[in-house]
Amino acid sequence: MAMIELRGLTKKYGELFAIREIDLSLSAGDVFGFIGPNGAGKTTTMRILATLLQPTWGEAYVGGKSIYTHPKEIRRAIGYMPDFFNVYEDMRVIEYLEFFAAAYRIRGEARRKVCDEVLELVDLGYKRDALATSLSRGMTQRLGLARVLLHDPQVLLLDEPASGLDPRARIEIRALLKRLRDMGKTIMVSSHILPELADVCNKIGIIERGELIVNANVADVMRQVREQTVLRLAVSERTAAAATLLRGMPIVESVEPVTAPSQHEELLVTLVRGTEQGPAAIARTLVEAGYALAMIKEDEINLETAFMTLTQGITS
Ligand SMILES: Nc1ncnc2c1ncn2[C@@H]1O[C@H](COP(=O)(O)OP(=O)(O)OP(=O)(O)O)[C@@H](O)[C@H]1O
Repeated sequence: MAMIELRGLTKKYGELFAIREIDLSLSAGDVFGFIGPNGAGKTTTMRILATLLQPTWGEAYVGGKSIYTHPKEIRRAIGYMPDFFNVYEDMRVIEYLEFFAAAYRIRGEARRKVCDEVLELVDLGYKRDALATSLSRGMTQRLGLARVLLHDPQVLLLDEPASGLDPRARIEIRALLKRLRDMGKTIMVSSHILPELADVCNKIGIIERGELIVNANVADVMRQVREQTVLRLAVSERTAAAATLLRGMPIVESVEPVTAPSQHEELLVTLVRGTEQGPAAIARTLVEAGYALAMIKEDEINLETAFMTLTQGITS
């Protein structure tokens, strides 16, 4: 049975499609990375699943239960962490958790026990008596995660848990996601950057302007691209024209512009399978056409490269 199932899920605001005809099926234990730029529709999808927002049309099920007919059961089965939440002033970390545990009707000794357990799980045991408002952003995110774990939900909806965090805090969140994955939870986690989720997820969906344009198993994607040669190159100017030139070569399957960390635009050039002497032919073509080749190398195929080559111009 699917733990999360969406069929034709659509939400309109006036004429704007916040999400459009989304189909998705996640099984128990799946970790689904929901990738898309700001405003793509990630929050809308999660809020519908969390039964906080009604779709315009379409179906959504959690654990086989429909959001239309069983919202209460769904709320018990999920832990939803929104992209922004506040902690109350003058409340200690442990009091904050006890407050929410009480809201879930967890009482007495069981409440104390579960609060301590989730605090340990997110590595915040040592902040038990600190004021919640005194925590760093990374710690606050972990406290938010602790809060949605109190009632031991099987499904977690986590809206950009790593956004605004420094690199170290991002790594901690990733480690925590892995721990939750190993506990067998079904997780939908959003981000606007793919590499952030690449090694945690077994499924990836890319959403743009409300449409799920990629929905794939990470293992399948890696298998498909492993046999391909992908070159990363840079010319000192006229990158767009160079891309057009390369696209016209029979040995070239696709050319994708990417912005490098140095802010220079680079090109990812995927060669037709079985091409020999490919890099040399590419370099020669560019140089003969008068381009100054600043860099050319074989790209190591990581998940980001894999998706870039597979989506070939669908993503903007
Ligand atoms: N209450 C609303 N009224 C009108 N438009 C809305 C409303 N809520 C969301 N939208 C629009 O729906 C689209 C999808 O928004 P959504 O918040 O789901 O995106 P997102 O992918 O979660 O983005 P972010 O990464 O910024 O959180 C956006 O164009 C947004 O402006």
